[in-house]
Amino acid sequence: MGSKSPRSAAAGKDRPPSAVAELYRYAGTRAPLLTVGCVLSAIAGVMMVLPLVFLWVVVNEFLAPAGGVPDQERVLFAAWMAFGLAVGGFVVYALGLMCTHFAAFRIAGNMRRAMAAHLAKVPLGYFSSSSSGSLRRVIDGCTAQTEDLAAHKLPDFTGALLAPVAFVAVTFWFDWVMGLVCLVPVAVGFLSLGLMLGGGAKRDGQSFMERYQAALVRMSAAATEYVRGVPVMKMFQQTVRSFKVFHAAIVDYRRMATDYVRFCEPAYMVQLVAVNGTFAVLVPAGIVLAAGAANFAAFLSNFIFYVIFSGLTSMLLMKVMYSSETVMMARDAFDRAREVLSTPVMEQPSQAQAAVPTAFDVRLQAVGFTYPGKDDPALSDVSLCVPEGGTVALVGPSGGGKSTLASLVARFWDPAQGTVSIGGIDVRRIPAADLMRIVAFVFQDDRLLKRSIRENVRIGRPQATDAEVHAALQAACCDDIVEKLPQGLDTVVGTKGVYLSGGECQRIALARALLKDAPVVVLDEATAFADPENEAQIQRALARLCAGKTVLMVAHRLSTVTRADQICVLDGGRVVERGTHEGLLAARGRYARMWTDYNQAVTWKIKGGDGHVA
Ligand SMILES: Nc1ncnc2c1ncn2[C@@H]1O[C@H](COP(=O)(O)OP(=O)(O)OP(=O)(O)O)[C@@H](O)[C@H]1O
Repeated sequence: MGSKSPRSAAAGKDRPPSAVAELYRYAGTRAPLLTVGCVLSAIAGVMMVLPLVFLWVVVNEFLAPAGGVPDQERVLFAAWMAFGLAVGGFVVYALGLMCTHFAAFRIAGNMRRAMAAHLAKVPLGYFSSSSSGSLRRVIDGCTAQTEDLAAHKLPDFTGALLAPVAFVAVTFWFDWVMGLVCLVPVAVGFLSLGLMLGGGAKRDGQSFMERYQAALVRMSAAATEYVRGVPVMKMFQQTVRSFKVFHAAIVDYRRMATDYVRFCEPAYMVQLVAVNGTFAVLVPAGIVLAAGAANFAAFLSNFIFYVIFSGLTSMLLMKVMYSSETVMMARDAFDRAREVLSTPVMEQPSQAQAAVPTAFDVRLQAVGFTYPGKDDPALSDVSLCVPEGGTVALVGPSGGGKSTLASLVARFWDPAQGTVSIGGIDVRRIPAADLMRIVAFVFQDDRLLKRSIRENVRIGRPQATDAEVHAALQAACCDDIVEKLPQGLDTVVGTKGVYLSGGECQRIALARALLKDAPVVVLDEATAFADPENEAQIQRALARLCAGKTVLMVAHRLSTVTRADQICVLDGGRVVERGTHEGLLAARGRYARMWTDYNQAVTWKIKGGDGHVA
């Protein structure tokens, strides 16, 4: 995620909308269901208070009957009313929850859809810079947090807020002094809640919640990276070291969680003691008031009512308390979603600007590029031309900018300075679908999806016939791979023990690129992971893929670039040398030195049995 977040904006003038406003926005056409659900929940809240009033009527009829003896009819009526209202309250509450659940599912769905749609428009390079673990946490985990707020806590909150209003009305109606006494713990409870939520102070509940959630996201990203790296780390006996990063994220999370609990502890304690300690105020007040009561029986029945009622208060306050925590979590979730949604998108050309190239030479003119969040440019003032049907190779030390340059051709990023064009048309003017059709990009570790081999290859051209898929696989030297698979082309990769080696995956990926038959081919160290057995076949497949195409290739193995029309040596983001293999060797410069080093490296061999290398 980028460093500038809407959360920081929240601290400034343009505060983001509240969590509830966001819920309504994402609910779309189901927004009215949220209101209906909350109204029903509020009605249910009141309906659940009223049975107590009727219970009081029953108790009162026995303790202080108006006519000397309890009125049976009045008792039965009150009992039925209490029962009916209690059951009715539950039914209305369930209906309300049904409405809010319908809205909550739509909200979570709309959030996920909005983020997925936005991510489809961001530069492809964004995904190499962002951890998939933290993205997954935002898209999956955070939306689930809003579901809880919309489905449960918001209606509970409305109900729990309205019920105390009914409670206050009822308490003052019976005996205002006792009513006031009962309200003292309620007031203390709300006050402690207010303290916990804070009023914009640095150490307020929301800022803690943000940091707590950030620690959770970091832990999720570290866990994903850790699991992914397990085989490599085990191979190199680095298990403990690799676990350190994950461990640090866990410790960080533990620290945040402990800090958060410590911060909330006093407020929670006051809150819990207040809401559960109504008796501590009510009983002494009752004793004092009983002494001066004109009608002791009536006072006693009122007192019993308040004793029952105060239990309900604690339940309602607990609901409000849990709602407030969910509001903080949802607010944080919306902030994170906003952060994903604020990632700059790759601008698409308007209809008037759009153009599709008919020639396929690739040209970079005075290109400069700096990765988001970095200070040093990855490329500075780079100009080069790959003529149509020609091959240009990019070589140079690690971190020189080769992959970055290659990625600009397929618009993984847009350059900050200069232009990248195909057939004389700036790639920014080529509609995304056309650009993807024109350029085939082969990475060093092309991934296969967990689908059949046939489907994996067909991604190159979805409308291709079976015969064309077969031909592409044949051209990519994949016959031996398909033959050994249990269901041939229909074998699903990655399941039931069907795994392919790196070189085999690369050949299937090349079949995909061959099927695409794009006029411009970008190869980013396409033979990097090839073992000797696969290398010859990959080279043959590459030769077929590149025949007659405009090729820009990134290579570490200098033996693969000797026949390129031009070789560019990139160092520190600049082209420091360019020419043909022979020309550069004759110049005795940087490339010539790299060539000598390379040849020394590949001719190293084990000397006899003493383990020396020569
Ligand atoms: N996704 C990224 N986000 C931020 N910086 C990046 C990213 N990818 C590369 N860089 C930085 O840009 C510079 C150029 O990297 P690049 O991968 O283009 O070099 P390279 O010549 O292809 O290296 P190698 O041969 O090791 O693959 C390096 O300093 C690298 O750290």
